[in-house]
Amino acid sequence: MSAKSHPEIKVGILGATGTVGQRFIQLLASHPYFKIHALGASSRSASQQYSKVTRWKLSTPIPDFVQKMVVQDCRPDAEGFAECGVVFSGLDADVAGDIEEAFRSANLIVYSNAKSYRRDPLCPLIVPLVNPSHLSIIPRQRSALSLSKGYIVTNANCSTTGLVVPLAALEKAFGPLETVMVTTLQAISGAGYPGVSSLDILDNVVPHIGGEEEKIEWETNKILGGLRSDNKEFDLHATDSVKPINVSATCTRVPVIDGHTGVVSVKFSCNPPPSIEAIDKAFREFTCEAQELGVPSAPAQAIVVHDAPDRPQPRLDRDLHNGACVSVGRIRDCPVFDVKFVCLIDNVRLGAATSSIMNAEIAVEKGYIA
Ligand SMILES: NC(=O)C1=CN([C@@H]2O[C@H](COP(=O)(O)OP(=O)(O)OC[C@H]3O[C@@H](n4cnc5c(N)ncnc54)[C@H](OP(=O)(O)O)[C@@H]3O)[C@@H](O)[C@H]2O)C=CC1
Ligand SMILES: N[C@@H](CC(=O)OP(=O)(O)O)C(=O)O
Repeated sequence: MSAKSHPEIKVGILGATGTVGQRFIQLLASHPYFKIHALGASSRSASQQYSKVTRWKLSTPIPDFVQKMVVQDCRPDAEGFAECGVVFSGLDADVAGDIEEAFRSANLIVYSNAKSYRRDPLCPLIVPLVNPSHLSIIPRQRSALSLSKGYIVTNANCSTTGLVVPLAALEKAFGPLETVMVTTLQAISGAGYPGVSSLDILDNVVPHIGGEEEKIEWETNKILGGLRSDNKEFDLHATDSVKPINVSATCTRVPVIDGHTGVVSVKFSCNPPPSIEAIDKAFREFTCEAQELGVPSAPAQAIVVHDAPDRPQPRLDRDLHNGACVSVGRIRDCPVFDVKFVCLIDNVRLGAATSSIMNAEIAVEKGYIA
């Protein structure tokens, strides 16, 4: 069956009024088979019309049919959620853990952006252009929790996502990486709404984002690692023959609205390392399972390599492939490690909502969402 001929699947959105929630609505409003059915947010918004309580920040209007939808409390028994084949979560991380668990316990399927379950040994942490094979732990999660249907899948931190796509291309072509150093320049929208005060960010760079560096350093190895052969445990990029990648991150906030940039240096395990020409080719030729499956949100190109010496740039390149790809440029020799380059991701699309949606599309293809 082609992706477009799937029967309609009703979906819910938790945190529907927020930065990520608005992207979910924009992207799902025209989806070929996911149909927006229920919206949830805090008690501040619940029981009111979506358009009245949302400070909509996207340049396309709120879809007509969403404007008058009534926002629900984020409870699995609130109107509409029980009929949903999948519930997407863009919930504030402070509340996501308990709410998503309540939905899973009610046998609902949750695809989350929040950090709460990324390190859970039963939950896959999936970047759809990299490791959708990790979905195969879902039966183990269900059986461990005695659930017939419900489970939680998470996607990664937005900067981690922009980093691991090019790293996956390098590992696919040249084998395990040894060391990665990344400095990020992260957009304001990454902090949600209203986010960082204008007096803090205008004319400025803030060299600290709480908890961000640890997330990049830890999540990279879960994503680039595998599942052990019994599908019951992640190997966190550590097997008899492969060591975890040493990852060091420095994260900064910059006055950009959307688009996280990463300045990356990599050391390979193989010696001698590949040439810059071979690395450039590996990025350009990288393809992934989401593309092979032909899911609707997969970009035609997972990595766009820029030849101009002053690209990628957030304002010019974040919209490529509808924000579903990673841009890479400035690929060159590194006098300390082996290669350095710059990457760019749309933090609210591939860094958040697009990843959740693409993960769910892949799960539909694999039979984990009916
Ligand atoms: N922004 C980004 O680039 C990325 C964000 N994420 C993650 O996605 C999640 C959402 O982030 P973002 O959209 O930026 O955050 P926002 O602050 O913009 O939105 C938060 C949402 O959570 C809802 N909410 C807050 N408190 C409660 C509560 N007590 N009960 C129910 N709902 C509540 C809000 O509803 P209300 O409007 O009613 O207050 C709102 O819909 C976070 O976990 C974040 O870490 C992940 C990757 C990237
Ligand atoms: N912390 C990220 C966004 C985010 O919410 O990340 P996470 O989902 O890992 O908490 C940023 O500020 O750009």
